[in-house]
Amino acid sequence: TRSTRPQRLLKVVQKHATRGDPQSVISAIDHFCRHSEWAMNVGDEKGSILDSVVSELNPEKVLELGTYCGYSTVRIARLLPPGARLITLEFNADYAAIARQVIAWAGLEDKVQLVEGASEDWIPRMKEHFGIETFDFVFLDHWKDRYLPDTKLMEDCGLLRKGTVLLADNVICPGVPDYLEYVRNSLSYKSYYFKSHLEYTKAEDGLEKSVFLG
Ligand SMILES: O=C(NCCCCc1cc2cnccc2s1)c1cc(-c2ccc(F)cc2)cc(O)c1O
Ligand SMILES: [Mg+2]
Repeated sequence: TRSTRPQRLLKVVQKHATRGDPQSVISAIDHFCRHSEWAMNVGDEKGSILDSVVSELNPEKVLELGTYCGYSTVRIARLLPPGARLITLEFNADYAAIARQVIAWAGLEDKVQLVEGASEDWIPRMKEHFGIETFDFVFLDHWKDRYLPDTKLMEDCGLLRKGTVLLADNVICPGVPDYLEYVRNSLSYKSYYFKSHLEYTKAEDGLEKSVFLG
């Protein structure tokens, strides 16, 4: 039967990227998705904004909601200091299997823990299962109708501390209106919108950076 898009993306990485070279993995995926087959990676334009937020923060404990093929996982993990850890949640087992191989090809498996399952099931178990106190940085890129409930869940589980940065993808396209309204009006967040474009297209999209004030 026909291969899946993530399988074709992995083949492109294994053919065109150099083992242990995260930048070549990122470039191979971006080239393929821009010139051959669109895929829902954060992409190069929003990815550069993601890079600048991560580089400025230098986080030790990172949570990513929504791994897909591991593109943003590689973008984030390549910038983390030694000893820093990234936990990434993926709901779809087929996507997770591809992402593990992409992350390994980039040589970043020691910094990344990929967990399969739903965010609402795993967020309440972060402390006891992973020995996590609080996260320094959270990248939201999963089901758009889970951004708000999962943010409230992270607050309730004590996973956010004064200064924790949430960065949300797709706040315009597909859009997360309830989440935006919350972080922009809550006295517990200072929020900022980075205007950009939907990956590999001319459509507007953007990232919302929200600092938890405690
Ligand atoms: O749906 C998107 N991402 C979510 C899929 C991940 C599902 C998961 C649920 C879940 C639950 N718990 C734990 C882990 C996870 S992972 C998405 C979609 C578009 C898009 C698609 C068509 C279009 F025309 C315009 C934009 C662009 C994007 O950048 C996206 O990120
Ligand atoms: Mg996205």
